[in-house]
Order: sequence, then structure tokens, then C-alpha cells
Amino acid sequence: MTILDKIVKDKRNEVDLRKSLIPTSQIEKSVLFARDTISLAERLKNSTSGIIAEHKRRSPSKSTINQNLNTQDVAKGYENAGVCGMSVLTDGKYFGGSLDDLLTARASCNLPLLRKEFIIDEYQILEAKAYGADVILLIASILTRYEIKQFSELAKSLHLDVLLEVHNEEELQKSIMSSLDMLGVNNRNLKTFDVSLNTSKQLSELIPNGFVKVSESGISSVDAIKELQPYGYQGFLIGESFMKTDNPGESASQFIKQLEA
Ligand SMILES: O=C(O)c1ccccc1NCC(=O)[C@H](O)[C@H](O)COP(=O)(O)O
Repeated sequence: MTILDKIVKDKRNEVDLRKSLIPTSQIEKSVLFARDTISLAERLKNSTSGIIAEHKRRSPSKSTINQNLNTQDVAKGYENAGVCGMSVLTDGKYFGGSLDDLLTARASCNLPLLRKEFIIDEYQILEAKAYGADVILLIASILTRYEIKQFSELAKSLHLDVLLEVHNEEELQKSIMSSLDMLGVNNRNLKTFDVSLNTSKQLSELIPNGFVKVSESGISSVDAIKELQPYGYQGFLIGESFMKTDNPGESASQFIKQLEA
């Protein structure tokens, strides 16, 4: 069983439990459920840097990244740095995140927020909206084409942007549909954790125009972004590189200044 299989198995149990505790009707009554969302895709199209900065305490590939920071400081720091959006990991067991982190980030900044989660049920999309997200992530390797269609159409009906993540050509071909806004190529192989920017480079030409291209994971230098930009990437998701420092907002700020110099 791969780590991804384990995460998905645990996620099904976790979502079933939450569904039994909080009914959909209650989620839909939350104040944030009625909030006007902000489009990350539009921000990326109009940006010269395209940074999506992540809140990430730990991960299966790095047991500890940073356990000492508070989400409010990270969100405010990222906003002051001028990032286009913030990604908030909400998985508890493997990443040390929570829906409360999303809520705190929402209360602390006006950035478009991505709920970074292993979405396997429509219920999690309703939660994303209710806890202040503007964008959801769908991971092609854990979903069927039918699920990608159902989930992305639900997200669009709630005015959420959809970032679809792929790692290879097969996942990309199965997923392309008009209800997606952004196509993300994950440079980290989620089975082996190997990271290679070549994955983004190789898949770029297969992504149809009209989708905002996002390169995800393993980006730790301005040079990496300059290498990826000629392949049409407008968004760059960066987690560990910022979060491993004492001040992720300041690190993002220095990074963006260097990129735009
Ligand atoms: O980061 C992991 O180890 C990981 C393992 C299994 C599934 C997903 C994983 N990461 C989620 C992400 O996509 C990254 O957090 C995100 O792209 C940022 O990556 P990085 O800049 O390398 O922290």
C-alpha cells in the first residue's frame, strides 16, 4: 500500500465521521458559506511572480518542517510579501493541519485561499466554502473522471476555483474538462517522493491553452521559477522552502523581490 493509498483510506474514515457529526444543512448555514470568493486563477493571470505560498507544518516526506509558527502570522506575512494566494493544508494526521488553520488564515488576510486537502467526497467541498476557502484542490490520481466532473461542477456552483493536480500524461488526459480553472503539475512523485522539475517541463505542452498552469512542489529557488516560466507556468506552489524558516512571510517577500528584480 502506498502512502497515498493510506492517506485516502484514512480520509474516507475521517470524512464519514465528520459527516455523521455535522450535517450538510448545518455547514451550509455558516456565515462564510455565503461569502463572495476571490479567484486565484485571475490573480495568477495578472501577476508577474505567481507565487502561491503554503502553510505546511509537516509532511510524509519531511516529518517536521515547522511546528512553532502561528497561522495568523504566516497568513499576514504572506499577504504583506505580495503572494498571489495561500495554500492551507487541512489534513491533520499526515500534515499537522486543520480546518481551524483555514479559518484562522481567512480571518487574518484577504488572499485567495486554497484548501489543500485529499478531496474524495462532496462534503469536503462544502466544508472548504464554509471555512473560508476560495479554491479547492482535486488530485487526479485518487479520483475517477466522473468524480472530477462531479466535484469540480459542485465547486464552480459555489464560486470556488478548481486546481486539478496531475503527475503524468495519463492523469492529465483523463482529467481535462471545462469545469477546471488551473492545471497543476506536481513535481513530487507522491508514491516515491522523488522531486523533479522535469515533470512540469514535460507535461506543459500537453496542457491546453485556457487553463492556468501551476507548477507544484520542490521549488526552492528563483532560478527554478525562471526555468519554468518559458514553459507557460504562471503559478508556483511553494511550501517547505518558506515554512522551514523562522519567518515564512519575510522569506516569501525576499523571494519575490529577487524574482521581480
Ligand atoms: O509534501 C509531501 O510530502 C506530500 C506527500 C504526499 C502527498 C502530498 C504531499 N505534499 C502536498 C503538496 O503538494 C506540497 O505540499 C506542495 O506542493 C508544496 O510542496 P513543497 O514546496 O515541496 O513543500
